[in-house]
Amino acid sequence: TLHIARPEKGKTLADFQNIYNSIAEKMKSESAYDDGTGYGPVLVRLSWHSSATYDKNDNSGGSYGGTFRFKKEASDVLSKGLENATKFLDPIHSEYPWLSHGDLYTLGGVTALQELGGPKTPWRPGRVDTGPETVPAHGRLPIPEGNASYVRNYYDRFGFNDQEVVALLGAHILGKTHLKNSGYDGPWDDDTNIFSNEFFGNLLERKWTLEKNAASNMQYNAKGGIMMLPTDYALVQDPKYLKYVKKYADDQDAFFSDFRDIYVKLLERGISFDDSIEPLVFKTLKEQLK
Ligand code: HEM
Ligand SMILES: Nc1c([N+](=O)[O-])cnc2ccccc12
Repeated sequence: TLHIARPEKGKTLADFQNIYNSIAEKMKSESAYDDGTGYGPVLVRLSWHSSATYDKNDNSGGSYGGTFRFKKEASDVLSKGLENATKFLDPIHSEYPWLSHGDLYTLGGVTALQELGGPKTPWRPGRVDTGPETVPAHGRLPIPEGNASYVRNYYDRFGFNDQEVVALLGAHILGKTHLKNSGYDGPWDDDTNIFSNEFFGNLLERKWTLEKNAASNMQYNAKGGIMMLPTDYALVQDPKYLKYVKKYADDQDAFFSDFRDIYVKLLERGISFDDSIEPLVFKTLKEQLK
């Protein structure tokens, strides 16, 4: 499968900054969502799920075709909860019908990440919507019950190495699990909408207890109301992953730049962009106030 980027005709940085601002303003005005967590985390999760179907073996799946817009893909039980993110973005798509869904879902994640204090993340337009016949079969998303070898094998399908996997999973400092979505529960503290390297500090510094939750799933709980999925905890059970967990716990700048790089790599995996076109870097709302 070939995915050639074709940027929307005649659109400039200013046009895409307008979309960024529409999304960011809507995030601000709907900040009460999910008990005050806001839409940022679920928008980042949607950008990940819309890219998580990628398979390096035939270059299929990934963010290019915007196929998450089809029920066939969005109905995957492992994507439960993401209907909140696509419903949030529907009016943005109506306001900018020229933007492809692949670009919309990835731009939504980049906007959310930057507005939650994350790194400046270059983004390139040009994903072209593909039809329902291109929706990959279910079964390409990861399950939360996996151990370290499961996680390593899963990301091998993207061609991501151990360092990239650990950095990428640092996104789990954002947002929450919800019993009604995934059958996992927590965390219950309030600042789950600020991007930082604390996921790694949580892993290393807390005393974790493996417990059965209200949905009879096993998860790791610590005092203070934070939790880890089995796939999160795998990062400290495996010595090769643990090395990077320690690196990122000690060095927030290294985490921010490595997360930015692998997040961009994820959102662009499988797509051929014209390298003469500069990636776009958006201003945050705060930066535009002055
Ligand atoms: C081993 C791979 C992964 C597994 C098994 C996994 C699993 C999960 C699960 C079970 C939830 C809770 C969903 C819910 O109950 O609402 C979740 C939430 C989330 N995931 Fe992941 N995830 C993985 C990788 C990633 C990656 C690579 C990213 C982004 C780069 C990401 C971003 C998020 C975010 C931001 C949330 C919070 C969403 C919210 O608050 O509504 N995850 N993940
Ligand atoms: N906030 C989170 C943490 N945490 O440590 O705050 C850990 N794992 C998570 C997994 C999915 C969603 C949110 C998580």
